[in-house]
Amino acid sequence: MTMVVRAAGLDDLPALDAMARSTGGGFVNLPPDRDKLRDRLTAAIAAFGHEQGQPDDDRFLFVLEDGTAACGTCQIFARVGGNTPFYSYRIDRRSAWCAGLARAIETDELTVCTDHHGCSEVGGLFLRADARAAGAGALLARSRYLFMAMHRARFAATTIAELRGVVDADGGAPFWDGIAGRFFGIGFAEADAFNAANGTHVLADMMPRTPVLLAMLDARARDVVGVPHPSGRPAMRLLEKEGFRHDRHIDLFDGGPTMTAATDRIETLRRARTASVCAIAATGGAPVVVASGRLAAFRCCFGTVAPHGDGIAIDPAAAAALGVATGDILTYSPR
Ligand SMILES: CC(C)(COP(=O)(O)OP(=O)(O)OC[C@H]1O[C@@H](n2cnc3c(N)ncnc32)[C@H](O)[C@@H]1OP(=O)(O)O)[C@@H](O)C(=O)NCCC(=O)NCCSC(=O)CCC(=O)O
Repeated sequence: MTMVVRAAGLDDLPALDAMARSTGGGFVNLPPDRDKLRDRLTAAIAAFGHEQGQPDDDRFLFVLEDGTAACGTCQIFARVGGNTPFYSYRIDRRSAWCAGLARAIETDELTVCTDHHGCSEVGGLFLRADARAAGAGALLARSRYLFMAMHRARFAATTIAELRGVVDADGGAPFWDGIAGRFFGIGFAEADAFNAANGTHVLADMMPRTPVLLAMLDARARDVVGVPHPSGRPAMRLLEKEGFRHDRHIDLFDGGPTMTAATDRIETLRRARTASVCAIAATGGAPVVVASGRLAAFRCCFGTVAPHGDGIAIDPAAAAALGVATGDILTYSPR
């Protein structure tokens, strides 16, 4: 059965709920709470229903299915920070030459900022454990960049992704303990639950605005600045392959890296081509990630295409998975 990524609907709630409960917590975009997930699905259905062409507060939610229930999911936020500030720590380096010591003095400072206000964001990437390591994670992740290519006016000039920072086996986070925990007087697990219920901006609004010198942090906190949680390494690798880079911004609470890319430079999007289906037949052509349909009708899978007539030929399995016929328009990018 060909795996397909498609727009999520309310029927996906039980499968999403099961996935959210298996994450082990800490996934802000996939809360293990059926009511919140229903709200997210409702918001996504509304976003897929909007025809307007500007970046907006739309949150698109997709699922991957392998013929039965959904076994993976991912999201795109058209714009972050719409009606609440979107905070990060920016790492600023100051350097000075000290002639007396004949050496450069360098200090790194963390400053609370809203530099990424208005960017698009990809997130909520999750694949059921039994479906991992078979390319499905890449299909999920990359389907979003084809969706963005197909609805380009809906997205901003810069796209970000936030990776979870280092969290101990007991639910504590060394970065939280080193800074925010000292002010709020609660542990990271409690803060995480508070953020899930109230949004991260509530605590972020109360973070001290004085720059924090990295050299003043204890080593446990300093060592995890910009370091992803070990389980986030495959997601980080997928982002790096698309050209995302860690650009000096980290999460206020767990110190995890924020990755950024110029939207038009995201590899899958940059290399995307559009053509009409002229034949459905064994192509012997190039392996691609290929998508069809606008908004709620979006579908995406792996397949092969080859030039044919005024357009392309696509292999029958991919054509069936996408539900396309000759004359339909496809967007595809090299696999
Ligand atoms: C993220 C996914 C969906 C990725 O799926 P898979 O694990 O099947 O992917 P994969 O094909 O096995 O691996 C993807 C790439 O990472 C490489 N890779 C695997 N393990 C690695 C490791 N420990 N260190 C470095 N690279 C590693 C693989 O070789 C491959 O690269 P090559 O192709 O070069 O060989 C999954 O791991 C998952 O559900 N993880 C748990 C949830 C999670 O952490 N989600 C990310 C949250 S962060 C988020 O959502 C924002 C980011 C985003 O939305 O994109």
